[in-house]
Amino acid sequence: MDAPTTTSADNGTSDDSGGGWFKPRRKPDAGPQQPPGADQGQGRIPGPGGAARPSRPVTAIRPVGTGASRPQPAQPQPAQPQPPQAAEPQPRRAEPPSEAPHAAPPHAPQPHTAPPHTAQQRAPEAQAAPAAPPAAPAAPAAPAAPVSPDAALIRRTLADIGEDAGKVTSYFYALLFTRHPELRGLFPAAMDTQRDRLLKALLTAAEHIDNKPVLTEYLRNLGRGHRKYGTQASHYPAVGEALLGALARYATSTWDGESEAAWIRTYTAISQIMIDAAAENELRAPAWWQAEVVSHDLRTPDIAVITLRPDQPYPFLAGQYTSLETPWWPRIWRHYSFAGAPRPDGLLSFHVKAVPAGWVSNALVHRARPGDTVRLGPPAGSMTVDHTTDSGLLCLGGGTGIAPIKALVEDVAEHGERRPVDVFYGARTDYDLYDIDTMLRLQQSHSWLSVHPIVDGRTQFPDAVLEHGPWNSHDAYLSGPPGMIRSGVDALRSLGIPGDRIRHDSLEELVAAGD
Ligand SMILES: NC(=O)C1=CN([C@@H]2O[C@H](COP(=O)(O)OP(=O)(O)OC[C@H]3O[C@@H](n4cnc5c(N)ncnc54)[C@H](O)[C@@H]3O)[C@@H](O)[C@H]2O)C=CC1
Repeated sequence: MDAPTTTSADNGTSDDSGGGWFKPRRKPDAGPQQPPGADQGQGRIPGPGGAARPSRPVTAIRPVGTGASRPQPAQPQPAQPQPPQAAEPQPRRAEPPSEAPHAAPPHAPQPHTAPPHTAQQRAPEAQAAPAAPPAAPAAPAAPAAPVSPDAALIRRTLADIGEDAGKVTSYFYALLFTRHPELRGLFPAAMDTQRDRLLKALLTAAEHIDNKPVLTEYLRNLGRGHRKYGTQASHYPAVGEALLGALARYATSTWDGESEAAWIRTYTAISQIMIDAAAENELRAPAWWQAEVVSHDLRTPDIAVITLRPDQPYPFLAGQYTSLETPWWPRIWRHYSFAGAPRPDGLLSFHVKAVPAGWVSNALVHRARPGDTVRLGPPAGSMTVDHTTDSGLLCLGGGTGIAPIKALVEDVAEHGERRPVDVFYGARTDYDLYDIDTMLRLQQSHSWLSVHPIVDGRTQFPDAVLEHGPWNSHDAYLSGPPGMIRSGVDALRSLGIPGDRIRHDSLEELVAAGD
């Protein structure tokens, strides 16, 4: 989820009976038409018997949204200015899993379906990144794994909500903003695209609560990434209240005390991981970086290579990406990959393509000029080079997806390694190979590098890789449109390259980036 959420922890006052911050209501909510308003139940801090053992003080929360006599909640008001209606289709690729009003985390997964991350090809999160890049959730739990009682109850609730997911989302935000109007400012002015990201991420995390290793890393990344929105630990109880209120109102067939207790325990555990990760990260990295545009190179009418100078050191790894907010669309963040390995002068480059109705991308391509200032979130992503092996690298970059591939090449060059690197650079026309000169210069400088420009035509990218090879001893990296990644993965798997040697950014991110 990319929207600001909240936080939690035990203040030491709780008893053993509860499961989290919430004290279960006496009975389930009534009908879905009841508006939120007055509190129900008393907020409590989790006791020693709770699922989570919060390590920091937390504000007590109270489940809301279940009282039949409450006034109708005010719907979140889209603030001004109103951005274009269409969502941003193609920022960097991802963000998130993304990029529409990006209040949802880059990796906002789809609830009720797949686990937080479908791209099983991701490598473990890079350990060396000082700023703790948000990792994409990796492989899901084994299908045959036993389901815990809480997970079973969570899934029962989700199944009960079923088709009402949209209503749950609306009601969740109505509750949140009605009861906590001070949180509205943390979200983008226009909530149309963004509004379900926070809830989706929460529901998906809850659904996969049994998959602890993957979920923990996912949530830690979310917690760190939420710092740039201004999320505080004290916000989490408010989100928890709204979550329970919305679930109780729409899971009418199954909601009971057991369900509520399970959700309280689960949300407590989820939020505690996020809070702790944010607190740890706060000790060593800023919540965001200011960065000045120092050059703006319009390579085609809609593609710009933009170079930024961050106001303080920005540690990252080649192959990672960041989130970026412009001054023209506050609180709307988009993901872009670093288009080069870290450089001694600390400058950061990005390739941005302006897409129709893309708020951030159009601002960056057509409005940004040297001297303008943007904000950057922390680095994220694990599509990084494994320098512990000398395997060859097979890299597929489609369109502006060539940006992180160029970074990977520079990374290999800087390590002085002589491992073979093959880059397939796909584009729709010759004209769209906007960075081919750079790639060919790199090829001239490095004998181990082969660059294969592939223009759509006789051979379709990424199938062109099948005409070369063999690749079965290579590590593969893919970057580009989601459809290209999917077909590229299929092609590489058909060649016998195992999934754990195929790396790409989360498809959820890529899809969200196209919102
Ligand atoms: N700017 C950045 O830093 C990054 C951008 N991206 C993503 O890369 C994409 C780049 O978009 P464009 O430059 O407009 O690329 P594009 O749409 O022009 O496509 C680039 C290449 O991929 C192929 N391709 C596109 N869709 C395909 C599909 N469904 N199946 C097989 N091949 C397909 C095309 O034929 C072409 O050869 C965006 O989705 C962007 O979000 C990814 C990583 C970094």
